[in-house]
Amino acid sequence: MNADEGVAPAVRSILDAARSRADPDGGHVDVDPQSLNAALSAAGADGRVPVIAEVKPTSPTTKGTREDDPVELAQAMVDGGAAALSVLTEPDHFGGSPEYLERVRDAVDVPVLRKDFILREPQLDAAEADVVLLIVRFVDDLEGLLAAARERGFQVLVEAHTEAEVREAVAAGAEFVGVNNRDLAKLDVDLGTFERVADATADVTEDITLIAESGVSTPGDVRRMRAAGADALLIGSAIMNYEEGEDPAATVRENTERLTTAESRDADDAESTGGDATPEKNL
Ligand SMILES: O=C(O)c1ccccc1NCC(=O)[C@H](O)[C@H](O)COP(=O)(O)O
Repeated sequence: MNADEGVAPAVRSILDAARSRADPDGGHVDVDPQSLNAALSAAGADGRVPVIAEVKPTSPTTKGTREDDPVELAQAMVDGGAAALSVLTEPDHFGGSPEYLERVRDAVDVPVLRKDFILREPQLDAAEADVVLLIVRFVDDLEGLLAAARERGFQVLVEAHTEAEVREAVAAGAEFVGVNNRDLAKLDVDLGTFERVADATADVTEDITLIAESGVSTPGDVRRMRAAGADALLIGSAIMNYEEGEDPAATVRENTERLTTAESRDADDAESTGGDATPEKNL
């Protein structure tokens, strides 16, 4: 499918920007990554929900831009129990930068995911990270780009939106697959997407680390995604959610804590929108 077909104008604009952005000219990066699976397992063993917390200054669905120091926010996320971090490096629609990511990675002791819209091999070299994201819908040669990323030392989170894309990711050799609850046509989030796609692809994801992405904002949502088979969750907006006048780092730490402890809370939590039964994890 043509990557631009049927996507929201904001997504088309993100893709146009990625196509026209100059490639980095510093040669191939050579990464010595921290294991994402080990970090997610350690969180689980410690009684925390394995959460990848996202430093997300803005987005097409967010009002305004957070100007706060990404390193302080990232440290607050780790203090709140995040197993790993995700840092947006897309500059034009998400307010990110490769420099932010490298500063964050130097400052924390958990794996850091580079969240961007990587379309071609040279774009892998914009920053060192423990994990990079590849989005099935937007990549022409998934197998080739996966291999190029691994040659540089990266672990790769392959993002899917549909059952067919999860199957494509697994066939290409993905070890980490994210199912994004955000629909690319309308940019709405629907947690039912992860539930449906995880259920329909259970035959091929047994050995995969399956990550629920987007739209998780309450402890009930966390339990719902875990009950549907999520080994880990990628959460941005709900963690970056603070008001003017609040201490950003303190609020980010509290938000992270609330979500990473969701499974140890009373299952009758009024916010719960689903059950609290967590199936066996494959981590
Ligand atoms: O977040 C957006 O507005 C967005 C719009 C268009 C394409 C992608 C977008 N988000 C990327 C992501 O996948 C999320 O940042 C990530 O999963 C966290 O989601 P959330 O917890 O809902 O902030």
